[in-house]
Amino acid sequence: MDQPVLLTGAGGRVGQAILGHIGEAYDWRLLDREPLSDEKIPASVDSTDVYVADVTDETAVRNAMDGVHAVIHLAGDPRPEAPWDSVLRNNIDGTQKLFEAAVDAGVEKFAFASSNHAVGAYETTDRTPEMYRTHHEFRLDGTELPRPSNLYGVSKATGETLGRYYHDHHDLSVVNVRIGNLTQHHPPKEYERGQAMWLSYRDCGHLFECCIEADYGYEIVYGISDNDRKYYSIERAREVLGYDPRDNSAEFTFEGEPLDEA
Ligand SMILES: NC(=O)C1=CN([C@@H]2O[C@H](COP(=O)(O)OP(=O)(O)OC[C@H]3O[C@@H](n4cnc5c(N)ncnc54)[C@H](O)[C@@H]3O)[C@@H](O)[C@H]2O)C=CC1
Ligand SMILES: O=C1O[C@H](COP(=O)(O)O)[C@@H](O)[C@H](O)[C@H]1O
Repeated sequence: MDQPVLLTGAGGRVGQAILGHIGEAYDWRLLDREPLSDEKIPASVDSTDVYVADVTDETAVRNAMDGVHAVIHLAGDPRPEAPWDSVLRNNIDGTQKLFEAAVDAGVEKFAFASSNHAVGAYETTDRTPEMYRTHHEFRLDGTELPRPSNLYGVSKATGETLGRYYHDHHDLSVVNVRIGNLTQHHPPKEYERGQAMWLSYRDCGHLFECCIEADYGYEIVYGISDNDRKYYSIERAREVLGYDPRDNSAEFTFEGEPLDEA
């Protein structure tokens, strides 16, 4: 146990994947606007470290941030079809409030849940569906400019840019994880794109643990498992964070059955 790690959006899918794997390894502060049921809270977390609060509530965010060493910021509207008023409030304004409170509290590291949808428009009709297949060589590696799929993707690209600002002007270490498609137990079923960017629960927990432990300045990495099908490079995550994923969507049938049991 070390100084606390603040996890926003703790009750959601990504938050629960993280807590399911490293829930007992850190001194957590958990924040979500929805109350967390007991089974969502690791046994080692005291109820005083659970904050039911909205990330746009500056006072609540500052309270939760006090004494924190690292932040994993997941809270927001995750819907690719989310309307502008929601992503503006929850994803952009909420993220700016988190960054501002983090630098004021002297936080050292900040991991931001970005998305494949920040770059979804690279999936042009002339590249798809071939780019989702095993032997296709097209790769995005995090050095490319954002090309959002939708307004939700615009909000994620904006979060990455907020991180750039807070890193350059306040020396906060920032890693943006462009998460692919997180599903539990098996890759997305009968969905080539989803299988190319699958992130398993255990790889998700391991990746965000790397974000807490590694040393970095400002980074953009892709958050996917080591899938044979892939159009995102995970080399930067390996190199800078020490990410060493264990899962691969090729170990399942297209229908989502494990190959060793099929
Ligand atoms: N699940 C996935 O495959 C992917 C997720 N992401 C990103 O990861 C993050 C988490 O996504 P999921 O866990 O899938 O979503 P989710 O909807 O399961 O969880 C989000 C959590 O954040 C909370 N929340 C939402 N708005 C809030 C606000 N204004 N203040 C406080 N809490 C708030 C919700 O109550 C919920 O518990 C999101 O930022 C999403 O954009 C990015 C790419 C892929
Ligand atoms: O950013 C996100 O991406 C995943 C995958 O996108 P999809 O368009 O293939 O479904 C999505 O499931 C998740 O809700 C979203 O937050």
